[in-house]
Amino acid sequence: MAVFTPVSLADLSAWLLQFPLGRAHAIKGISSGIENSNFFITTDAGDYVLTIFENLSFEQLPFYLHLMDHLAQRGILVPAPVANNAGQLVSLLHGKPAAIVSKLSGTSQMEPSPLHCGEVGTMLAKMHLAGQDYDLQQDNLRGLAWWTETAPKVRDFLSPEQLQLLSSELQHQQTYAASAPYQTLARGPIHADLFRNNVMFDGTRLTGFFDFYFAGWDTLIFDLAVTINDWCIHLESGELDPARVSALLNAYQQVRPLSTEEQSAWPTMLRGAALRFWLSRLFDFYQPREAHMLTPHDPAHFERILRKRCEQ
Ligand SMILES: Nc1ncnc2c1ncn2[C@@H]1O[C@H](COP(=O)(O)OP(=O)(O)O)[C@@H](O)[C@H]1O
Ligand SMILES: N[C@@H](CCOP(=O)(O)O)C(=O)O
Repeated sequence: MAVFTPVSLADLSAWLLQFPLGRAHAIKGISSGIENSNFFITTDAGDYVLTIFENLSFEQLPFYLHLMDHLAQRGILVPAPVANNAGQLVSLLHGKPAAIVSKLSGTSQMEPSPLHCGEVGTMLAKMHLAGQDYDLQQDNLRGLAWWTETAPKVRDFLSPEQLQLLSSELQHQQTYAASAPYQTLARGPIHADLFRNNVMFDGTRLTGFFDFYFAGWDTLIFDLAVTINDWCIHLESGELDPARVSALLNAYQQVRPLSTEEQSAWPTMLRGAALRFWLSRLFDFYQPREAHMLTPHDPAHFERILRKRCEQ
């Protein structure tokens, strides 16, 4: 759990004067995030979520906030950013960029059934289509370039077997990314972190995708692989659950059928999606940032998933 930058009700009250939301009544730190400082806030105008960005710069933020705005306008269920009185979606709080977005109803479904997975597949495909005419460009900042740059920073902490896995998988992903078939894959703005904890449900009704702060342009099939590697697995073993995989993939393809190239890329994408989170978890585990409350995610989970996807 993490709140990296504390904000008091007095701090919020002063800062909120620039928003058309009336007075601040309450602020409560949210402990479950690991990237940013998040708070539920209550104002005269209702309940919202305040995020202080710990790693992203002022220049990078319009990409994410305008993307959420763009998707919301096209009927995709995502939080809507609130502009301040000057029309800005981002402004400084305690010297860091901060934004307010609408609060989604519901809770995260941490034990999804095929029904939940079908809902996610449908909304993900609709989101991929709705993103096609988004005109801001930013690479996936946790893509292959980041994997390549981060691997040397965690090497010293790994066993010989782990080092071998990391090196060979990185090599496999680099070779594939340099190949002709890779260039044909459909691209667009992707969520890139669509885990169970980043989707809200009310019963089996999906109420929204959130936490877009890893979004960037990348292959759509990579986004699907990230999603399946979390939603459709048995968490203890990392094994894929065929019923949930079919539900999510079928629902996705009802809206956006996969191309032949995407189908061929699938095993490599599942491996790349596992590598991405193994690396970020290793990095957070061995190079932790300061936080007032922090529980790092377990890197062994994605190491296990990567090994399983390589065996398959
Ligand atoms: N727009 C939102 N509506 C409702 N709850 C939200 C919203 N944004 C964040 N939350 C809550 O805050 C928690 C942490 O947010 P998250 O974006 O995952 O943090 P981080 O980016 O730091 O990992 C979520 O698990 C969720 O409970
Ligand atoms: N989903 C990632 C971590 C990113 O944290 P989030 O709370 O912003 O989703 C992981 O599980 O490693």
